[in-house]
Amino acid sequence: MASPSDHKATIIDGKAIAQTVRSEIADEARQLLEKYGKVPGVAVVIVGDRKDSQNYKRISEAELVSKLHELNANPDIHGIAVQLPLPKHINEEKVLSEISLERIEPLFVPCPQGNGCWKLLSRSGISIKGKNAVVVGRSNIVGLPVSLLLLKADATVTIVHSRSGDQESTIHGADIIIAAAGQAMMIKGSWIKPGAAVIDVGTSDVDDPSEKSGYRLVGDVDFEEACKVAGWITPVPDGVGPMTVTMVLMNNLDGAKRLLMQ
Ligand SMILES: NC(=O)C1=CN([C@@H]2O[C@H](COP(=O)(O)OP(=O)(O)OC[C@H]3O[C@@H](n4cnc5c(N)ncnc54)[C@H](OP(=O)(O)O)[C@@H]3O)[C@@H](O)[C@H]2O)C=CC1
Ligand SMILES: Nc1nc(=O)c2c([nH]1)NC[C@@H]1CN(c3ccc(C(=O)N[C@@H](CCC(=O)O)C(=O)O)cc3)C=[N+]21
Repeated sequence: MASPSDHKATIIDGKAIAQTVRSEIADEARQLLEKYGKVPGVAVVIVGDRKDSQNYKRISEAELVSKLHELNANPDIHGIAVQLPLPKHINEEKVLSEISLERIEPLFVPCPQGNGCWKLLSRSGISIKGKNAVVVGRSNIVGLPVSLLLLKADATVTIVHSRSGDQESTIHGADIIIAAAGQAMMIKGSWIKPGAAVIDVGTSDVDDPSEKSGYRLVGDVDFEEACKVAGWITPVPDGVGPMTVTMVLMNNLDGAKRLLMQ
């Protein structure tokens, strides 16, 4: 029998799964073009640059709102995604409420981050029904919607957040772990139940002088350690990220179809 240290988790190739889904989306977009002469258009609104916040022109809340109104009125835009978090001087809730309801869909209904996680599980043949799922994080864009999606898929869901006591033992009870805390490599191999499915949503930059850029992207899970214990795991990069972007495109396609067929 193989010793535990020989174990290697199945790597869920988010990039490959995303590519398959993207080609399905492209086919549908071509059909829309033939039928209506239009392709789905999505606007991604990014305010500032978190890496170098000194260098961007400071945009006021009013300027951002007027930009969103412009996009709401643009007939070629079927979805608007505002990257969060916004700078502190801008009220997030107020700004998001200014996006027209039909157009906010690609980002929030149904949640691309959650849907991406769900699709990665289902396309990897991992069943959710009756499983213990632990979601780490409770934000409006990831933790909370992912939890609801898993609940709808009949998992028993526990949410771990920054005030939770004994995170390690709660996480150790999980058959499915969705890590979305934004804390570089906080989940260690020993926290993972052998055979569990690990979906790592977190993306943090950590300094790495051996990289050309000087940094590298890591998830919330200690990938090396986790590979020795988990049954399945998504890497960072090439795991959840490409799927999130794909789900934004898919939701936008659905939104475009609805708007064009009206
Ligand atoms: N790959 C992808 O496609 C995507 C990646 N992301 C990434 O996912 C991460 C999370 O994003 P987002 O939800 O927007 O982030 P937020 O900062 O809005 O939320 C983080 C959540 O994690 C919780 N948390 C923070 N630290 C800990 C800790 N030590 N233990 C347990 N829980 C903790 C917070 O708890 P509390 O509520 O108590 O503060 C909060 O609920 C980020 O790294 C982000 O970049 C996000 C979207 C898509
Ligand atoms: N309203 C909102 N929705 C979001 O979904 C949202 C957000 N705000 N704010 C920022 C975070 C972060 N996030 C990522 C999406 C894709 C990758 C991604 O595709 N990453 C590539 C690697 C990219 C690289 O190498 O730099 C990968 O994982 O393979 C990463 C991070 C979405 N977020």
